[in-house]
Amino acid sequence: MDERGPLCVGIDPHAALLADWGLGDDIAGLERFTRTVVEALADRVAVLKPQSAFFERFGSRGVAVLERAVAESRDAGALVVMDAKRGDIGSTMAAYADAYLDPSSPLFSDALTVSPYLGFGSLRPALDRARAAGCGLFVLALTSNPEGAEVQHAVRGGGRTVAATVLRHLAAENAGEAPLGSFGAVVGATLGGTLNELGVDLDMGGALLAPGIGAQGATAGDLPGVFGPAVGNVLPSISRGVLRHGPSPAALREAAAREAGLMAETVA
Ligand SMILES: O=C(O)c1cc(=O)[nH]c(=O)n1[C@@H]1O[C@H](COP(=O)(O)O)[C@@H](O)[C@H]1O
Repeated sequence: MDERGPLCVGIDPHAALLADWGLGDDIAGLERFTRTVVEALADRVAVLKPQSAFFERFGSRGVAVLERAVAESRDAGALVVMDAKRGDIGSTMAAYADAYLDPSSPLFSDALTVSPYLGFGSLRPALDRARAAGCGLFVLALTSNPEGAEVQHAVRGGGRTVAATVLRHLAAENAGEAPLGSFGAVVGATLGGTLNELGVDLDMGGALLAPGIGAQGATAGDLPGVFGPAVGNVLPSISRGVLRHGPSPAALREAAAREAGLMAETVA
């Protein structure tokens, strides 16, 4: 982020975007779309975040496109956050961690999005494997979608919200690491100024992945109001807001540079 600017661009090959780019909603379209984004951006944006679902829907050939995108993005110097939002228990969680956080796996990524809503402790195999491999996790805390509130804002016995509990667990995992530990949180940029009421401490020693900018309505200007003093640890994330400028690689680069500039002004 220091070298390339604080921006994560999501690789989300929606059917509607494939159509806008003049591509078929098929494996050839997926491949062309993904290669265009990687070739245009992987040598300049800090982080690329492929959304696994858009590749999985094409079966094994879609996953093969995802594997190549991860490897080529990392080779070009971008960090890759695999957005697969995995969450399960025990040995199953361990198998997910092996898929994304074991350096010998074809989908090995710099970080993985995971869901703590089977209990934070269910993430232990992923926390351990990430630590061993020198990569990280982004744990869903306060998601950008309005439906998340019924779980994440719920108040537990003792008065702490569920989201605040997740962030406290993350603070414990990051303890002693400087300047930031490997375990970040996902906190939507769409949340407005509600965080104080939820009793959450965003200063938990990890990066804050902030989706919701662009298509979901948030802007760079919203970040200081949402994140307050923690804004310097925010990694803002945009998918459609950049991708809609394709298929021209130059236009994608321009859009990413514009967004990275706006983010740098607000999160600096
Ligand atoms: O983990 C995520 O990245 C994520 C968490 C969240 O709370 N909200 C959210 O929108 N996302 C992802 O971020 C991307 C947002 O895409 P755009 O709305 O097109 O920018 C999608 O891939 C979502 O799955």
